[in-house]
Amino acid sequence: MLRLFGRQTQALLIGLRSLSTAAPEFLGRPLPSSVTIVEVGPRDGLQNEAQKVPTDVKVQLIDQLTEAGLPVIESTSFVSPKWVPQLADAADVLARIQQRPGVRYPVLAPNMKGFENALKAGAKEVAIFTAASEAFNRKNLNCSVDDSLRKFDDIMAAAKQEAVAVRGYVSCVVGCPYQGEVLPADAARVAGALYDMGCYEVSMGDTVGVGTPSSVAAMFEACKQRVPVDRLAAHMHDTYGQGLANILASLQMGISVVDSSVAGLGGCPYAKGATGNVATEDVVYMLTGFGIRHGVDMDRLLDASHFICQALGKRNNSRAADALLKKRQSAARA
Ligand SMILES: CC(C)(COP(=O)([O-])OP(=O)([O-])OC[C@H]1O[C@@H](n2cnc3c(N)ncnc32)[C@H](O)[C@@H]1OP(=O)([O-])[O-])[C@@H](O)C(=O)NCCC(=O)NCCSC(=O)C[C@@](C)(O)CC(=O)[O-]
Repeated sequence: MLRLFGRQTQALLIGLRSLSTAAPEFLGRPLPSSVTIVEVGPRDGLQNEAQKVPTDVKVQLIDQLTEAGLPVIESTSFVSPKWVPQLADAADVLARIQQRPGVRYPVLAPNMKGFENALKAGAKEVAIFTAASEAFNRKNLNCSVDDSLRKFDDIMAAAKQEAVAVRGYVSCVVGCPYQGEVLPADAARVAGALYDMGCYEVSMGDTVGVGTPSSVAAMFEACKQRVPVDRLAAHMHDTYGQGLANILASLQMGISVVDSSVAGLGGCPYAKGATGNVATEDVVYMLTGFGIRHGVDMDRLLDASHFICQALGKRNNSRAADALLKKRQSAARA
């Protein structure tokens, strides 16, 4: 059954590919020929779950995402369990997943305590995070943006010594649930600060999903003045249904790293009402349509997507997964 469906998915995706030209472009503007997808579902998705998700489920999810060919899987967070109890099992998760050579499994670390715990648990890569909005940063990290940047100095120094790669996140890059509109210059200032301190990549987060292709393009235009475009990533939540459109706008701006979450899991505990990231399945479907290389096996990704929705008792927030899983069911019945 799986095989039959596999061939059908393959045929559908090959059909999509044949619609695209050799060098990916859209309306005469070039698109990147390959995109790195950073899967954030196990961290960004599960940090926001109301129910307690068993460690076994988290480990199985990450292993299935590895099987699906995701090159980067953000696996958990070494934050205070008082602030984010859902990820209190971070060390266990990291110890138990099957890490495949060549795949990266970054974890979030907000401060030295988190960094040291991550290191003890065997993390090879961490992500630090701050915001373009003062109000949001105080809720999320309990300090001002500049204080958070100062606190990262210690992490950067220790990471250099331990040869640990550090990714940076900027939240609320176009809008903030507490402050409203965020100026492109503010997002660019913080992105530049993270890049200057040594982050190998800076992921720009539309935390509450209020951005549109127009505001996202303006934000990246400003960021490109401070950070090389190949060091910027798009992290788009889908609260207002703009996630995929915002990613297309980002690709047109030259961005070639996209964060996404299997089954569109997630939200942010400090941004009430925000929904999950744009779904990985929807991103894979769109990239395939453009003929952009991504290295993800859609069939295996659907296995992971189906698994986590069943485990959480949730409907699938990916439109592509929903449609393809329905086809899978029909194929099984036929
Ligand atoms: C940064 C703090 C810790 C400051 O929180 P604080 O309360 O100001 O910290 P503190 O230094 O005063 O410590 C308070 C207690 O927490 C402990 N503690 C302190 N640090 C740690 C740690 N790392 N691991 C474990 N324990 C820790 C510390 O030991 C102490 O314990 P006590 O003495 O009371 O028993 C807190 O604000 C925190 O953990 N915040 C994390 C919030 C978070 O995880 N938010 C979600 C992730 S960001 C996000 O989702 C956005 C993103 C990245 O996806 C992009 C986007 O979409 O925008």
